[in-house]
Amino acid sequence: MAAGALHRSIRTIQLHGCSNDSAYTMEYGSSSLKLISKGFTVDVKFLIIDPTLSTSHVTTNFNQNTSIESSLILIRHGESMWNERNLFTGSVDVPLTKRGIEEAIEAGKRISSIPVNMIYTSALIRAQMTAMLAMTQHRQKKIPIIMHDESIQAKEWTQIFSEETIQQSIPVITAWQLNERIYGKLQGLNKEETVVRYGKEKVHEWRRSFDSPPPNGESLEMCSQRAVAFFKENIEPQLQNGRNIVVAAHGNSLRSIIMYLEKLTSQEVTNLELSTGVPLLYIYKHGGFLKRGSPVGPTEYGVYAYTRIFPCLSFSITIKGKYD
Ligand SMILES: O=C(O)[C@@H](CO)OP(=O)(O)O
Repeated sequence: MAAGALHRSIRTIQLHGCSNDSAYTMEYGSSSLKLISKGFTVDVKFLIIDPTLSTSHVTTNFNQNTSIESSLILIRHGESMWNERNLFTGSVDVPLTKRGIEEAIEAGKRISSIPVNMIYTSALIRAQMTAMLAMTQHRQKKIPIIMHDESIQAKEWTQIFSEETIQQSIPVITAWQLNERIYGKLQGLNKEETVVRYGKEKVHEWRRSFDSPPPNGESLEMCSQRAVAFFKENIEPQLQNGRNIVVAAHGNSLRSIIMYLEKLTSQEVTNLELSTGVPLLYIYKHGGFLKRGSPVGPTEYGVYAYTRIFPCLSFSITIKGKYD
């Protein structure tokens, strides 16, 4: 029988499949799968084998009452046109460079095998471009669609009237709370020239300290108040429900979220640097976050969510009995 073929008889349903087969509708998280075909729905718990997961495989036994696991992927946007020119950017809405576009596509390849249920981006184009370009590489082949709920009209105008099409899409939520921290009067200034003018120490304090805001701008602490509050109120409940989430955002909004995830102190977070376009993978389990993947290199912070080989999701179940 071909992988993914669905065989039914009057009293028996046999399912054999592999996750890259699309013979029937499948919704899968990190540890469960919902098969939807005409007349019946089957929930299956499964074993997912991802060779890049450094320690244990993500395992859920069908008969065990285990807690939910889900994936959280954080991506700092690819190189922007002001990153390239070494300008303080903050809230200024600057697009990606060609290199940034390539980084976003590479990020997409690295996460192409990790199922994604929802995407969150900031309201800024560099994060949105990154998320969308990354998703062009995804094996799930679902379409990321921005949810416009800024007004009643916007909601109405963007409605989708096909359940099947909805199933084939990934909702993308944009949130200003995930924006880069406001750099105030530094926005548009060259970073090197700012060091010459204000001194290395002062500029480092503005850029990396937890609680010293740049002139008229937000400190990391202020940025964290909105970014982490949004994360706790909106993203964490999705993870608790077993949904796999991608967050495409910015150096400092992500630093503040990582500080929360990894319980870093205000001193530890000063050393946290994020590269453009490198995805970071966390597994949410038992209410905590575990870093996964392999380090990209000695200078790279965090984890490298590169799944070279498509994780082999295999299952074989037989259900006996009548179904409608
Ligand atoms: O300019 C900015 O908005 C940020 C991120 O690019 O810079 P920094 O790394 O100095 O916080």
